[in-house]
Amino acid sequence: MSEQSQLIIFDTTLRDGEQSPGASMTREEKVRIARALERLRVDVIEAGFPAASPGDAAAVKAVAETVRDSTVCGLARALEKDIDCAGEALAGAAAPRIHTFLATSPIHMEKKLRMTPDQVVTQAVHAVRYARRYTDDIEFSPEDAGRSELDFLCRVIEAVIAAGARTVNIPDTVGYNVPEQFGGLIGALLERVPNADQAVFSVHCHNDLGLAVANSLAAVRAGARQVECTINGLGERAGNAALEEVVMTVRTRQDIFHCDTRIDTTQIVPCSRLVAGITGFPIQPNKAIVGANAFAHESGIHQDGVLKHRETYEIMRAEDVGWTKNRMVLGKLSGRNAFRSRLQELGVVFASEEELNGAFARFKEIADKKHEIFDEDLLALISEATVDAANEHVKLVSLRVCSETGETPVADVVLLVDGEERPGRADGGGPVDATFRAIETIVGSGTTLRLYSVNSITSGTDAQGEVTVRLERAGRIVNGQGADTDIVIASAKAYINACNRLLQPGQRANPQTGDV
Ligand SMILES: CC(=O)SCCNC(=O)CCNC(=O)[C@H](O)C(C)(C)COP(=O)(O)OP(=O)(O)OC[C@H]1O[C@@H](n2cnc3c(N)ncnc32)[C@H](O)[C@@H]1OP(=O)(O)O
Ligand SMILES: CC(C)C(=O)C(=O)O
Ligand SMILES: [Mg+2]
Repeated sequence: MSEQSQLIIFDTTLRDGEQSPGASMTREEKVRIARALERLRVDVIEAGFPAASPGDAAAVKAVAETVRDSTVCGLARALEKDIDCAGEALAGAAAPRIHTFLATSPIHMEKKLRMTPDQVVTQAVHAVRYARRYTDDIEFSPEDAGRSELDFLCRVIEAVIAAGARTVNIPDTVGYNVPEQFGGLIGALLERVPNADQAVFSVHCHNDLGLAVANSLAAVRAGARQVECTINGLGERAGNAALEEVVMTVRTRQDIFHCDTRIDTTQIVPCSRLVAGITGFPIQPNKAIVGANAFAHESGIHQDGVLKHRETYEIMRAEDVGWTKNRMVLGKLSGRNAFRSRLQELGVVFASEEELNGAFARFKEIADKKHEIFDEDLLALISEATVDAANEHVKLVSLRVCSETGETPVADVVLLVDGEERPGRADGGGPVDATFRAIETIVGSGTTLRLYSVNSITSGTDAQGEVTVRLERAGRIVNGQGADTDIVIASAKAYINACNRLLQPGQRANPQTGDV
């Protein structure tokens, strides 16, 4: 692929994705996702905003020291102190990039930054020059470019390129643009900025009007060579452009886009599952590419067509994006090798034998309760077995719930709290409510339940239920997940998982979206 025909994929799941309220990740979770992104072969991984907190700086550092085949990027305001934080966090990266930004729209300059346009140009140029002490790979974003005045935008961009920015990223920060307009903006910038040929033009679109992917693709048609996107379209407010949709559109419609990416598309579904599991943002069944129904056919005429000739109703092959078929059936008689190999195919690589053994023990427990273990079950148990295992202060020992018609449900729970067994009992509006109250009699977290969702991981009455709870305490939001064939037990595990996260103040990477 020539440089011109390669579309650079810049993944910001770990930075903008983490800005979704409730999607905050620990350092270990960021490293796991970064490894999956590296296997996906994304060109650039934006790992976080190091100046945001010591936790996020540590997470960016850990990602920088782990990833070898992708560029690792850190975001920084156009301030020396933010750039220093990013530069230090990225010191161990094989290929570090500093991404600095400053808003250029009249509303942001006047009302938020309280700066004049001249001051903005000066500060943007200074930030780019200053960042070059750490790396030559500097990206600059004129924030809210989608609502900026074209002449001023051209002026800022020309100045930052002259100062050494190698990538200029045009964000539609508030998702206000429509495709024709946004493509037109990119075309105009490429034509009017005199030194445009000395930088890669990139786009970063938000989905407030559901147009993030369409706007990004319109920009590619107009000459943008990098797209910033996130797995499952995660991101601030309504999210960012979904990586899987951008990548599969350019791959499927090369007749239109005349470019391609380096992405190993078979890693898309495993990566999507991993991000959904860690963040607790489930994937809607009808989501393009990665939704459970994306390649499912139920109506007779479609089934008939697909059986006769697949392309009658399918424009992509499910296996090309990582959906697997004809796989080995895993059950209670399966061994460690089949387990490890199936997980490898799903993109999960164990860091140690100990991690493998923990997950395998949990697999056997589920296999005793369930006839067939599906990929989704495996991914759920991996999230459970590896996430925060070292930091579990509270563990579920036993749970008994009495629920009968006309009676108030009562839950008896025993928890292991820092090594000591403690019982709790409560009644409630339903079995789950009683269980949560019983847990609260022991942990006394004083939180408010903000979200409770149950998903059946696979079909059938012996399917595992995957529960996500979101708890809030004094402005801090955390997610917890739990999976079990019994949904009340899954709910208890999810609640306890969230409590464990609340109990570790220093753990979360991003204080804006999670713990302090
Ligand atoms: C469009 C985007 O996605 S931008 C990225 C958004 N992500 C985040 O904000 C997450 C991380 N943020 C944080 O942790 C915090 O906001 C911090 C650490 C960056 C700053 O915290 P604080 O110092 O307490 O400032 P606070 O958040 O209250 O306000 C932001 C300040 O940065 C200024 N600012 C905003 N953008 C920029 C910029 N690109 N360059 C320089 N200054 C900026 C604001 O004008 C404001 O300045 P003021 O305090 O003089 O009014
Ligand atoms: C920091 C920038 C690129 C951003 O996230 C936005 O403008 O949406
Ligand atoms: Mg953004």
